[in-house]
Formats: sequence, C-alpha cells, structure tokens
Amino acid sequence: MTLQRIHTFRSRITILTGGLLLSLSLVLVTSSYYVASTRLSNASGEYLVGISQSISNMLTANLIEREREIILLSKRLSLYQSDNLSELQQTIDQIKNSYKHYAWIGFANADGVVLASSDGLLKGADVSQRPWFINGRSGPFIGDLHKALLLESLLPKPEDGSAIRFVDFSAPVINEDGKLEGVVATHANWLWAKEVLSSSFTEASKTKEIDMYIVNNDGDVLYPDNHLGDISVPTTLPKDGQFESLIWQDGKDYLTSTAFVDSPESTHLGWRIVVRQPVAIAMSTVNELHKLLLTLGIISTLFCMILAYRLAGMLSFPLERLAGTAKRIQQGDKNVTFQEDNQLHEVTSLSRSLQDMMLSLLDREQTLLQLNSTLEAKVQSRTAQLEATNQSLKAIVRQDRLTQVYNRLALDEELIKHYELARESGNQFAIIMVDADHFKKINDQYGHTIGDKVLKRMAAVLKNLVDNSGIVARFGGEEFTVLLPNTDVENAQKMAEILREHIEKTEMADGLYITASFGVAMYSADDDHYEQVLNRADAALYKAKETGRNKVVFSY
Ligand SMILES: Nc1nc2c(ncn2[C@@H]2O[C@H](COP(=O)(O)OP(=O)(O)OP(=O)(O)O)[C@@H](O)[C@H]2O)c(=O)[nH]1
Repeated sequence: MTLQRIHTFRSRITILTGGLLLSLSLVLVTSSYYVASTRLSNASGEYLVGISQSISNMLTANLIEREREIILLSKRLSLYQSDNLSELQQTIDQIKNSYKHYAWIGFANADGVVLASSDGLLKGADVSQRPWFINGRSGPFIGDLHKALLLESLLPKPEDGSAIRFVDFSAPVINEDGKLEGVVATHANWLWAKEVLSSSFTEASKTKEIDMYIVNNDGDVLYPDNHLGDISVPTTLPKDGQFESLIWQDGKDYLTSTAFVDSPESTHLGWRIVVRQPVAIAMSTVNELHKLLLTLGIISTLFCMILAYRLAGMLSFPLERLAGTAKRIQQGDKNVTFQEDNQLHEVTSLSRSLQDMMLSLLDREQTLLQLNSTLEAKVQSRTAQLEATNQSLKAIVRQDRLTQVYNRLALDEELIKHYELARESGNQFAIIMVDADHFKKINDQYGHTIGDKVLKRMAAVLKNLVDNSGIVARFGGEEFTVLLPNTDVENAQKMAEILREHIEKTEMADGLYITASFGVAMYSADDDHYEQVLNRADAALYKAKETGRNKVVFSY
C-alpha cells in the first residue's frame, strides 16, 4: 500500500478499526488467559490436593487398622498364658492368612525371645534389640519403613527383585498384675502401601503425568521404590492440604501438593504424601485455550477489518464521487453535476453546496467573459480610434496647411525612403523643383489672399498631374518639389514639361495666369545623400530662373 493510499478515508477507518479490535482482542485474550490460567491452576492444584489427601486417608486408615489389630491381639492374655501357646500360634496364623501383606506375626517374651510366630519363622530368635521390641514394651508402636534383616533370607523374594521392606506394628502384652509378658508384633510388607498408591493411579493421572511420592520425616522418598536414592523432593514443601508451583531437582516447574499421613496416636511417623504435576501439562488446556482465543481474535479482527473496509467504502464512495466530479469540472467539463446521496445527509448537504458553488462560479465566469469581451471590443474600438487619430495626426503633421500637399517634413521622410530603396535596388528616382515666377509681384499686385489662392491652385495642378506616379510637396514659400520614383531622365523631363505647360495654361485666379520654372535632377549611385539630388535640382531651377524662367532645366 502506497503512502497516498494510506491517507485515504477508507484506509484510515480500516486500520483504526483493525487496531482497536486487535487491541481489544489482545486485552480479552490476555485477561481471559489470566482468569482461565488462575482458575485452571487452582483446579489442578485442588485436584492434586484431593489425590494427596485421598492417599493419605487410605494410608492412615490402613495404619490404624493394622495398629488396632495388633492392640487387640495384645489384649488377648489367655493366648499368652497357656503352656504350649498353641492357641496363640493358631490365632497368629489366622491373622496372617486374613491379610496378605502381613509378612510376619510373632510374639517375643519379656526377654526378647520369639516364642510363637507365623510359619515358625524366627522362633527362638533373640529380637530384644529390634526397635519394634524395644519400643513395643512400653506401648503400641509403629516403626518407620525398614529393610528386612532377620527375615530377609527366610521370606520369598519380591517379583520385581526389590528388597523386602517392612513397617512394624507392635504392642506390649501386660498381664493382670501389670507385668510385661512380652511384645506381640506384625511386619507389614511395604507392598500394601504400593497397592494403595497403585489404586490411586488412574489412567487420567498417567496421561496428566501426575507423580505420587511418600516421604518420611527426614525427607527420604519411601515410595516409589524405583526412585529411591535418585530423586529428592524440594526441601520446602507446601503446607498440609495446600499446593504450590515448585522447581524440583530436574529444574522443571511442578504443581506440588502435600498431605500428612495421620499416624495413630501412639506413634508419630511424619509421613507425607507428595503429588506433583508438570505446570506445562497442568496449563496445557489453558495454552490451547489461549491459542484458540488468539486465533479467533485474529480471525474476527480480520473479518471486522474487511467489514470496516466495505463500510468505509460505502461512506467514502459519495465523497470520492464528489471529488471525481470536482476534478472533471477543474479539467473544464462544465456539463457535470454533483450527484446527491440520499442516504447520507451530510454528503447530500455538501453535494448541494458544491453544486451551488459551481453554478455561482460558472455564472461569475460567464459575467467575466462577457465583461472581458465588452472590454476587448472597447479596447479594439479605442485602438482603432487612436490609430485613426494617429493617422489623421500623422497626415496633418505631414501636410502643408495652405496647399494640402506634403510639407517639408513629409518630403524629407519620402526622400530618405526612396533614397534607401534606390541604393538597395538601383531603381532611380527624379526630383523636380518648381518655383512660381515673379510671385512677389502677384502678392504686391493682388494681395496675399490672391497669392495664397494661386499657390493652392498651383499645388492642385501639380497634384492632379503627378497623381499616383509620385508625390508633390511644398518646399517652402512659392516653391514646390515633385518626387518621381522608379523613373528615368526622359520620363522626368517629360513630366516637368507637362507640369510647366499646365501651370502656364491654368487660370490661377480670376483672369490671372502665372508661369513657373523647373529644375530636374536624377538620383545617382554616386550620391552620398539625398540632399545632393535636391541640390542639383535646385541648381537646375536656379539656372532656369537665370535663363529666362518658364522653362525646364535638367541637371546632368
Ligand atoms: N501670398 C503669399 N505669398 C508668399 C507666400 N510665401 C512667400 N510669398 C511671397 O513670395 C514672394 C517671393 O518672391 P521672390 O523670392 O523675390 O521671388 P519672385 O518674386 O517669385 O521672383 P523669381 O522667383 O525670381 O521669379 C515673396 O514676395 C513672398 O512674400 C505665401 O504663403 N503667400
């Protein structure tokens, strides 16, 4: 997307909507993840607590049951007071057969000598130094888990090859006199604890990677046997019935719960059930939920962005159409109109305003064009008038006021022009100087008014005869000059003679006739200035005057 496209109404709404929804989704996903993970963590922890307490309860019940059994056995004094102890032997055998995890049941006298025992094992042996005997003399006793010593070689090996281990239960046999008759004891095979824990292992527990441990007061792991020695529980464990997230010795984070195994009142074993589950497994559901929510958030954001893009398009389309119309008008198309949008009031209002503005501008443009054309016509008219005035002024400036022929100024301009032309093209021109003879007498005799009339008449004769073949100018006073372009000596002489004749024959005023003298000169390529031609014509005129007047003299 180019920078220009980003700065469109549509793109901005889309990006804004996407950003808001993405932010909202992230907030929702994060908060829901937090709530779900907290709840799931609590639920998982409570689940582990439930397992640990359940196992604890089962073990406690079992310990109490075993202790109760040994206490009951110790109370049956008659069994210990018969001579051959046969009834005791029978009872021991019955009890052993009633509970499969009893590995050994026996009775030792006050000196610690075994007098009766299951299967006769250790009969006659001295057990006075065994903890169960020492502690059992003073009251009911439960011994911590230990390996079989004396019975190790006498009992069948466990199938898994592990060492035989017992939990001892013992109780004193006190006669009616309060004297110690001996100590009766059972060795419960540790398999019973394994059985209890195995029953707690469900398929769900296995798939959830839940591990269960029994640890004693010293923190030693009693169960499971295959982890003995290579695993240790964290030194600080959660309080009874609670759970925590703890780092174990493998460096992994585990949700961990503990439950104390309640020992019978007589003995404090201090066993604890420890149940753990990797936090990653416990939180896997939350992580899946998190991924799902994130995916849904992104999909819904994209979906909403597409919707926003379409919606923004619907909103921006009338504006884009107005912009397009405005552009067409800018390019000179005056036949377009701003279309109204019936759905959006603001756009309709804008469209009408633009239409009104356009009509107003077009109206003003039309007025301006009209004003412009009027102004142009006025300027043209004024220019024409000025040109006419100029022409008129020019003509006036170049005209002799009395005779209406060219004046000296115009004569000089014409001479310069034809002199340049002659120098460029080689075409010759002729100058005829005309001077009225004895004009002073006319003035003197008839007055200046008649003199003026004669001069006007004389100019008119010259002008009529020369016509388009040349120009006539008043040189000054009663003297005229005729300029004949593109001519030769013969034509010039001929024209001078014609002029002389007509002046002579023309009645200049009532009954008044005059003559005039003529001096003719031709342009020469040797001339450096037109005045040289004038001077030669003037000299010829002077000569005509000198030699009798009313004649044409040519300057060679
Ligand atoms: N009425 C009138 N007379 C003029 C005008 N301009 C010059 N004159 C007169 O023309 C006369 C010219 O006289 P001159 O120069 O002596 O020459 P001329 O009398 O014509 O004699 P030649 O030229 O020698 O034949 C003068 O008397 C001027 O006063 C004019 O505009 N009107």
